[in-house]
Amino acid sequence: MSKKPDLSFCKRLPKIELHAHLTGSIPPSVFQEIYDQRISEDPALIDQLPNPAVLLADEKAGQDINSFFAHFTPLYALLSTISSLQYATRRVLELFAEDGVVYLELRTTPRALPGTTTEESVRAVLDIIRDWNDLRGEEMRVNLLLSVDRSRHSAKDAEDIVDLALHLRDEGYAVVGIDLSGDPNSPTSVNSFRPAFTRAKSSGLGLALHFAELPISSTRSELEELLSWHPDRLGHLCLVADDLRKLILQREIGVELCLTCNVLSGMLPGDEPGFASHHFGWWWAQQGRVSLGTDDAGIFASWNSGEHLVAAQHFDLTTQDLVGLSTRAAASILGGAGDKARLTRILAAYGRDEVASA
Ligand SMILES: CNc1ncnc2c1ncn2[C@@H]1O[C@H](COP(=O)(O)O)[C@@H](O)[C@H]1O
Repeated sequence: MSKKPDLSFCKRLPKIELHAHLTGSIPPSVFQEIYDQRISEDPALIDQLPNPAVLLADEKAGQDINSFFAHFTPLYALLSTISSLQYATRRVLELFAEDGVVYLELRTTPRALPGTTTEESVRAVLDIIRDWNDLRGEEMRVNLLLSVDRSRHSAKDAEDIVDLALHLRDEGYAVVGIDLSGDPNSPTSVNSFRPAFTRAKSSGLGLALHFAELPISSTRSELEELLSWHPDRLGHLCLVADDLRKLILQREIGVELCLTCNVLSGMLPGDEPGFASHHFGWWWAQQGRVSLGTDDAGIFASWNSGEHLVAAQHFDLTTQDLVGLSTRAAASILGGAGDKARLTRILAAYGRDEVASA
């Protein structure tokens, strides 16, 4: 059982992905399919849509944190119809399932497409998720978080997003939480979002917040403000002082770590930042509620199994450790009791089978 994990083990391992942004999870090949389809339906679009063969020709396109946020603008142009958005969503779900993810919390920023309302486009994504859960929910169960973009949304927009999330959840859609993301270089203080996020929390939605991504968004006052919202989970945590780390551990807040994203985008501090010095090592050693997320698998070309392999290689984890990592991740899902019971069942069965075959 306690062997060195290889990629095949990491793919087989029942994995829990809690930090995946929809648009950034779409690989270049899927953008190309969407582009080709749209051009074949309407050749005039050739003058309007960016061609992924050019836009994404450099495999590092968008990876640097300085160009990262602007990279989404042309991608949104390719996803400007309900059918392209739905096709991309379905393909992303298929790719996570092929990678051995058994529980996925996807997140996306509500936005109106030309000729549709914001609500219609969010429903379009949720319809794909509902169909998926109906047909393939035993293989991989999917829930959605709606994202508030700190650089583009106002306090009123955030309230509207919370209203939308509550309204869709109450209709039976798989909406489980609200995410705070977007470009942290924005001059907006996060404090203005407090009423929306605390209302979401008191209405039963989970909160997952991007936390201490860059020096500008790692001030003591911002981090204390975010912690005062009682988040369920925090993402990235690249620059967190020791006392706040301890508080996060004490409060058993889930920690979503995205190794490849942090390394390739240049988000980590230090002279020679790399996988081996990633703060995953600290959270793992402290028995924190850690999960490994991809952030944007389409941009960083690393899926959830790859993140597990990288963690195993750089932090000397065994196969048994990785089963333990899935168990720790399961503790901080925002899904309901049924989702938790299913994961407990899957991980127990997997642990037994691995012992039997060792
Ligand atoms: C370092 N990683 C990150 N930090 C902060 N925000 C991120 C992010 N990666 C993605 N996003 C957020 O997700 C949006 C695209 O997906 P959706 O249109 O929502 O599906 C980006 O515009 C950004 O706001």
